[in-house]
Amino acid sequence: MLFAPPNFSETRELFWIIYILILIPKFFAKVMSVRELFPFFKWGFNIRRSNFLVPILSNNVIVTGEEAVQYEKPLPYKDLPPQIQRNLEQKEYIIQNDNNNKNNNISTSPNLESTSTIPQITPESTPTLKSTKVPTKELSNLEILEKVEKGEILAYKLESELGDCTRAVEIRRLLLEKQLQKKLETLPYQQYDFGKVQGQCCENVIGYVPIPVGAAGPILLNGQMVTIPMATTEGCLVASTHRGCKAISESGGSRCSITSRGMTRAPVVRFSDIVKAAEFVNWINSPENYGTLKEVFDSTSRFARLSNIKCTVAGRSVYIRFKCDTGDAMGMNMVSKGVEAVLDLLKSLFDDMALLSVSGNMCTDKKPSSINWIEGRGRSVVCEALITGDVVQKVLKTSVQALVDLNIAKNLVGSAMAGSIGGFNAHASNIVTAVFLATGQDCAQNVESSNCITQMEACNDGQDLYMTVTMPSIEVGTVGGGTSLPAQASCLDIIGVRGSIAGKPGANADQLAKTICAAVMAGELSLMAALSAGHLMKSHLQLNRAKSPPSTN
Ligand SMILES: CC(C)(COP(=O)([O-])OP(=O)([O-])OC[C@H]1O[C@@H](n2cnc3c(N)ncnc32)[C@H](O)[C@@H]1OP(=O)([O-])[O-])[C@@H](O)C(=O)NCCC(=O)NCCSC(=O)C[C@@](C)(O)CC(=O)[O-]
Ligand SMILES: NC(=O)C1=CN([C@@H]2O[C@H](COP(=O)(O)OP(=O)(O)OC[C@H]3O[C@@H](n4cnc5c(N)ncnc54)[C@H](OP(=O)(O)O)[C@@H]3O)[C@@H](O)[C@H]2O)C=CC1
Repeated sequence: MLFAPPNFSETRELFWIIYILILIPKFFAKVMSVRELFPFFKWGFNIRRSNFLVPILSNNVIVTGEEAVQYEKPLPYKDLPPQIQRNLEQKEYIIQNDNNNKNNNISTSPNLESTSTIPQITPESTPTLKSTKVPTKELSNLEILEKVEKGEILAYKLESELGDCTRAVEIRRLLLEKQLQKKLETLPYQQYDFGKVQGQCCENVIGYVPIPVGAAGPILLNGQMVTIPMATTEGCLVASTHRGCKAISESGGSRCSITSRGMTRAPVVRFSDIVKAAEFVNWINSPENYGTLKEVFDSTSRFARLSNIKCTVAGRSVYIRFKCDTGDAMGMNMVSKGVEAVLDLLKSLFDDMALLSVSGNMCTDKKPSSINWIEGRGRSVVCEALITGDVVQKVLKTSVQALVDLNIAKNLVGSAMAGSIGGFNAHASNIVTAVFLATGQDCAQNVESSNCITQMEACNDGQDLYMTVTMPSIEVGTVGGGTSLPAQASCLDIIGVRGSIAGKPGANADQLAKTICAAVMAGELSLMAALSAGHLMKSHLQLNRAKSPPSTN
């Protein structure tokens, strides 16, 4: 068999004639090897490839020479390693998608990653699916996407199916982009450890929203300088808090104390009549029985410690408000876990008791209510400072008397006239929410955590300003929830309260609550000064409505 190419053009025709004459009998005798077709591929196509009928024995397909040259996928996907299959499919998909986009007039960013393009799966473009026995993680993204669309894989279970949180996010984004017919170009997802989110902070993850974080302060708080990280998109807020910190610190600093602590959960139970309900309340109120319930409750956690149970009756229903210390955790899971254990015991003791819900809204979690304002929830904190008259004038651009008058008219009388509950302040929620966002707190609890009364008095013959901020229900933790996410943990580090201190459970969460209260005082002072001096709108137009914001790329 000849395998060398003819060296001279005059012998070329002779070479091909001899070659074909030898090949034909071998082909019919079925003794021909694929390697014997080598001259066809190597040199034959260069001569007259479009005219050949080339039997390609591998892959069991027959194509013309023309098709053989154009055929870019030498093997079907199923015979290739999974990673190579995926790459090929992505490549094919981008080509397909680009064509579709051109047809549909949808612009495609050249910088986009393959996973950011809108899937356009059609029967023609869909590669052959492999056998269902192949583990999901070995399928390509597009194959998995197709399975999700068919309901064979649940979109929210992608993380556990794949064992790869980032890939799960990528596939979910493909799905959403296809549904919306929009690319999620500016919703980032890369360089994020979604493993820390899984089972802890969020489900159906498609990315993350970056929020700018500013640093206010430091503020002198109980003799210590503390910097306050604030995540916000409201221009002017950090500047204002920063100014308040400066005014407080230059005047000698602030003092802050915790007056009560305890997270609450109030299940609602119902009895057949009011007599049974009353018997139940009397049983709970007996100190001996309370001891038994406390033992059960406390056994559910190393840190949660029951401190109080208060029953409220409404007809034959009873709302049992449990209050407990939760160490450095905000404590909603902890308290609910302890309450469930106690309810199990109560159900076994009171046949007639029907549990309607583990939360009966007298807790009260994430809703405005008087009970948190009056009884407290989480940490009850109070903060004071004496602002010297010269600082009021120099830093805050106002006078002591103007601040005192405005505080009465706005924060006390104005809020009373509005029928406010816990809203006797100017903007406590601004600071609470910004610090909550920065430090991984449960932001919905800004509702009750922003309960605040701001009081101002002139002192030292009207020269200086004495100010207090009272916040009865700041709900914060330095462990659990979103506090372990890297960026949020880093903000806790700025305050110096990340995690917990060995042997001192609750100390870090106490310090975080105090820091928030002091920061609220700074914000109150600065905003009240701006309002009394008529500077609010001017400052917001400067810092909240920049004409041409500088962009960084
Ligand atoms: C904006 C200021 C602070 C200017 O205040 P200023 O006194 O005109 O500015 P200044 O240039 O003289 O600076 C004084 C200090 O303010 C700080 N400061 C000044 N500028 C910056 C800046 N760019 N970035 C960071 N810090 C800044 C900084 O500490 C500075 O001192 P320095 O460090 O220079 O020695 C002031 O006008 C102010 O506090 N305005 C009030 C804004 C505010 O509190 N907004 C909150 C949101 S309002 C709202 O959402 C709720 C509302 C209003 O509806 C509630 C209600 O019903 O009352
Ligand atoms: N379940 C509900 O009804 C609600 C839940 N939430 C959510 O609950 C989460 C917060 O619940 P939370 O109970 O605070 O947190 P976790 O559910 O994370 O519980 C705290 C965990 O940290 C452990 N721990 C370690 N060190 C400490 C320490 N020093 N102090 C306290 N605990 C420590 C606790 O141990 P141990 O196991 O021994 O107790 C516990 O396992 C948030 O994600 C929030 O959004 C919000 C509102 C309602």
